[in-house]
Formats: sequence, C-alpha cells, structure tokens
Amino acid sequence: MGDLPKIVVTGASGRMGQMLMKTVSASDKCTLVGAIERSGHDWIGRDAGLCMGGGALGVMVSDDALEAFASADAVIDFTAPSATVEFAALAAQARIVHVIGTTGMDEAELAKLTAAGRHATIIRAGNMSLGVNLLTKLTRMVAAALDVDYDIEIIEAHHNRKVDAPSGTALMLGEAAAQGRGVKLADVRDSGRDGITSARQQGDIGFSAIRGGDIIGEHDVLFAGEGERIILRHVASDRSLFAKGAVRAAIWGQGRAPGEYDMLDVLGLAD
Ligand SMILES: NC(=O)C1=CN([C@@H]2O[C@H](COP(=O)(O)OP(=O)(O)OC[C@H]3O[C@@H](n4cnc5c(N)ncnc54)[C@H](O)[C@@H]3O)[C@@H](O)[C@H]2O)C=CC1
Ligand SMILES: O=C(O)C1=N[C@H](C(=O)O)C[C@H](O)C1
Repeated sequence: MGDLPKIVVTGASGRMGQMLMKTVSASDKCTLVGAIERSGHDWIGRDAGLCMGGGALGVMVSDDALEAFASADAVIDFTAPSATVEFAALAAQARIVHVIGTTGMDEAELAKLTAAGRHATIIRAGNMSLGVNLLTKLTRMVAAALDVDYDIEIIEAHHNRKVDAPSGTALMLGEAAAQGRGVKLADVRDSGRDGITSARQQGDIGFSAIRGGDIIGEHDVLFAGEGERIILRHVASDRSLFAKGAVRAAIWGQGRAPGEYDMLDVLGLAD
C-alpha cells in the first residue's frame, strides 16, 4: 500500500470527480489521498465517500490544493479551464504528475499549461478513452486517403450541462483530420453555422454540436463525397471509461520527465 501512487482528485463533487474518486478507490494500483473542491462548496470538511452517498473513504474534501498536492504523486483534474491553469502551477510547484481532462481551454490558458510543463509531467487529452484515441488514428488515415472532394464534418452530442463547444473530443478529431489532409485546423475550421453562411468552402472541416438530456458523449466523423458517405463513430455509454483512462495516465506518468504528454503516449499509440 505504501508505495502505490498517491492521487488527489480535483472537482470532487462533479460528474467526473465522483467517478474518478470511485475508480481510484477501487483500484489496487493507486490510492486516493485527497479530494479538492472550490472554496465555499458544502462538501468541504466532509468525508468524500459519505458525500457521494457511500461508505467513508477516510479522505476529507478540502479547498487547499497546495497542501493536498504536497503529499501526493499525481492530481487528476477534470474541472474548468481557469481552475486547471491554477492547479497546473501548483502541481509544477509540488513536482507531481498532472492529468488534465478539462476541455474548453483557450490559447492563453494552453500557453500557461506549456509553461507549467517545464516542471511538471502533464498528461492532457480531451478524451481519455482508448476508443476515441484509436478513432483519431483512423480519422487521420481516412482523411489522408481521401481528397478534398470528400467534405469532413464532425458531429458531437453531449448532455445538457456541458458548457463548451465544440467538445474537446471533436477538436481532437478535427486536428487528426487536418493532419491527415496536411493542413492546419485553424485555417479550415468552420463551427457554429447560422443564417446566410454562404456555401461550404471546399477543404473546410465543419463542427456541429448537439446538447440534450444525459448523453454522455457521442462523436461522428463524416466524410461526405458524391454518391457515398463514410462515418467513423464513437459512443460513450459510461463515464467510467474516461476515469479508467485518467487513472492509467496518472500511473504511467510516475517517473516520467517533465513535459506535455497525451493519451496516445500513455496508450503506446504515438507515432
Ligand atoms: N478528457 C475527458 O476524457 C473528459 C473530459 N471531461 C471534461 O471534464 C470537465 C468537467 O466535466 P464534468 O465533471 O462533467 O463537470 P462538472 O461541472 O460536473 O464538474 C466540475 C467540478 O469542478 C469543480 N470546480 C470548478 N472550479 C473549481 C476550483 N477552482 N477548485 C476546485 N473545484 C472546482 C466544480 O465545483 C465541479 O464540481 C469538463 O471540461 C469536461 O468537458 C469530461 C469527461 C471526459
Ligand atoms: O463534458 C463532457 O461530459 C465530456 N467532455 C469531453 C469532451 O469535451 O469531449 C469528453 C467526453 O465527450 C465527455
């Protein structure tokens, strides 16, 4: 027990935070040592397991991230962009592995993560599942094989509480398609069509977002040509697959040199 990687989960009361705490507690390869929520949250000072409606875990929810990180080996962080940037600086200070699932970060926030990655081992992915990471490889392959007569559209669907669009996964798939085509996504990205948009530009990669009910996460990459359509699809039916990927990443990161990594590195699928 003593040598197992010690893990802190941030955003403890969130949909992913709870799933992560359950996954870490159930694992025999790591141990839960901290649970962080934002100041003022009514879980602060209470046992994380009891807060989730289960048995006591012996881990009190706290708002003191630095103190929790100081005695941990990794933090798993699925919160919000501004919180993740703060946690990155603290994880770098504590020299621990920072696994980031948070999506919706802008360029300035990503630059701060890169700065933190000079001192911390950061593993970040918009989707921690094996299936989606495999799908990025397939997307790049199909995009490379087809010419621009095939229009690429990425369609994603999520629950009605999701705050960012396109999803982190959709952007990963878009990046993969752009790489396959040998272009920069920023140059061909077309999201949020509404009104008189003019006809589709050949070579664009389009994004559409559906929000409703309790959809966990569904992604289609559509290659629409004349007379045929190819659709690559991933459907998540259980959030535990993201949590299992994140825990695997936290363990994989132990002893790695500081820097920025992704799930392709963790899964051994990087080029
Ligand atoms: N990469 C992946 O595989 C996945 C990524 N996500 C991403 O994870 C993030 C969280 O998703 P959900 O759990 O559904 O959201 P949620 O809204 O249920 O949970 C977020 C939690 O973070 C907490 N939080 C916010 N600011 C904080 C701070 N400064 N300190 C401590 N806690 C703070 C909130 O109080 C909340 O409990 C989103 O960006 C989502 O897109 C979600 C699922 C999979
Ligand atoms: O917010 C979510 O729920 C999810 N977010 C990630 C994303 O933005 O792609 C991953 C997953 O689809 C669920």
